[in-house]
Amino acid sequence: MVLELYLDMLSQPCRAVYIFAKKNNIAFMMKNIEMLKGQQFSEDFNKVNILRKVPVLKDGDFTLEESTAILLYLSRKYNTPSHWYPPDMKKRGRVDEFLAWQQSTIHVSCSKIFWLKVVIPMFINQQLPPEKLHDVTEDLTTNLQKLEDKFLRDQPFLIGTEISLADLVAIVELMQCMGAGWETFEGRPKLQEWRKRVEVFLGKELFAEAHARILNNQEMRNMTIDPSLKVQLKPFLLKMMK
Ligand SMILES: N[C@@H](CCC(=O)N[C@@H](CS)C(=O)NCC(=O)O)C(=O)O
Repeated sequence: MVLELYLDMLSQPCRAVYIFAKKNNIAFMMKNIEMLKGQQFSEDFNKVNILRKVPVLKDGDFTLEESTAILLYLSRKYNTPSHWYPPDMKKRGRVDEFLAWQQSTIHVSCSKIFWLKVVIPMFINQQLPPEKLHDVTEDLTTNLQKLEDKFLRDQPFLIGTEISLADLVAIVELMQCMGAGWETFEGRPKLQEWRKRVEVFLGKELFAEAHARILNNQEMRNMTIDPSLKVQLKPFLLKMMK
């Protein structure tokens, strides 16, 4: 039975899973879940994942959520090249450290900036308090600095000389901020060089394909949002704006 991946390419964890599967020639059936159409709330998707989040992997009767768990599952099941998740205990420890760290730092900052600058204006016709955006961009700047100082340092990749899951998970996050019009790499030459190395390794074509929707989001911004979805999400979005 072919592996199924439930993904929305607007989501950074989904892109990490997509790129990893493609780069490693893992055969899968793509199940598109369009969050902006509210498809994560559908009855069908609820049967797959009661958490109503993407990405989700379905391997026969086994269902797995959380992108980092999915990436690790795929790396083990398909015995992907060891640089992704090195067997050396200390290097592996570093990858684990990064995967844990990013969830509460860059993932949060990059998601917030995208929601505030792109998604919320599509749903709510209300001015964003400038101090809110200021706080989020301040956190983002702090987290980018930590990413450089603690993980990248003067190395080619986040945990050393070879690319790992840490780099993949990081790059899709930073591209999310670019999708929100935030010049993530400006004034950060080290990070800029790292981005080029990661992009070249992953393959420029695959990288561009995976990021096409997030970077060329004019079509998305012009989308008509279902009025009932607007009503459903309004309380959550107003809370995010506070
Ligand atoms: N920690 C999870 C994050 C999953 C997540 O928050 N997914 C978002 C997209 S990035 C989602 O499905 N949102 C739909 C919603 O909240 O309604 C992972 O790494 O997979």
